[in-house]
Amino acid sequence: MIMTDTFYHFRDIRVAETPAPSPRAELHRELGRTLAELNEQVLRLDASDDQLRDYIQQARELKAAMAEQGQRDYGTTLRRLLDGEGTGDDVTDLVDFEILTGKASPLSPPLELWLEGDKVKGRGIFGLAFQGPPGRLHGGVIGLALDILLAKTQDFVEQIGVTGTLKIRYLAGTPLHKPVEFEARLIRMEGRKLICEGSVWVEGQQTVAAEGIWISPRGDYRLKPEYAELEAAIRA
Ligand SMILES: CCCCCCCCCCCCCCCC(=O)SCCNC(=O)CCNC(=O)[C@H](O)C(C)(C)COP(=O)(O)OP(=O)(O)OC[C@H]1O[C@@H](n2cnc3c(N)ncnc32)[C@H](O)[C@@H]1OP(=O)(O)O
Repeated sequence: MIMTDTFYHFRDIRVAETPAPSPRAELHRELGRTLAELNEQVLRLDASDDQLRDYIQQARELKAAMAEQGQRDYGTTLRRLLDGEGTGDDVTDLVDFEILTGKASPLSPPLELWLEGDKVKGRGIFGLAFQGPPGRLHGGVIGLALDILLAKTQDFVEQIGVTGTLKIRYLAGTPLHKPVEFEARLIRMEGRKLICEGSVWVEGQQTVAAEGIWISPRGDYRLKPEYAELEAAIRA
């Protein structure tokens, strides 16, 4: 993370290099985690009709109580970060609610991400909520995870773009409830196109291979100066 004394810029947010969470952010994470556990519990819950009615009532009361509190504004946080005027809490606020990886999102396993050498790496244990075939992770969820991983290879480069093409080859089933390892790396850059590849592993066996093309809407991709040594790895 590159920062000034006080401020953060959106382009300088790297995976796993975010500021320490505030006590309030920790509470949001705990709430998200608890709701994720609740979600797992709801799936195929074996309860009587009366118990289910009682749970519905309790859930409605919780939702109504939260609705009274209002929502924090995502747009303002993002604007401050895009202007290079974001606080540490703004950074946490942005990444903690991201899809699948956000530690405060009830929809995250969570998928943990980090940079290692020329790779973006990830690990997550996926529960029943993410099931496709019985006992296996849904292929679309794997696609989402790979989209996230491959997109994060943009941490190594100038420019940020959108997914243009994502090709996925499913080699074997990916089980639920076991650690799933993800990897992504840059292959090459061609002007506004960034070509990258990814893979998914469980207990040393590769279950998925992916290739992606990201397109920068503005300028050409190039390595950030601090990652210049990746040039050799990209060309290899
Ligand atoms: C941006 C700043 C944000 C700041 C604020 C941040 C807010 C926080 C952001 C979080 C971000 C999370 C992102 C999550 C990942 C998504 O989920 S992204 C959503 C899914 N993807 C999309 O919606 C993309 C939809 N498609 C498009 O918008 C446009 O088609 C594209 C991809 C921008 C390309 O349009 P274009 O710029 O007009 O491209 P064009 O000039 O036709 O082609 C340029 C080159 O790219 C190639 N190309 C074009 N399309 C494709 C394609 N689909 N596949 C392969 N190659 C292609 C062309 O062949 C051409 O190649 P060359 O001829 O130069 O060799």
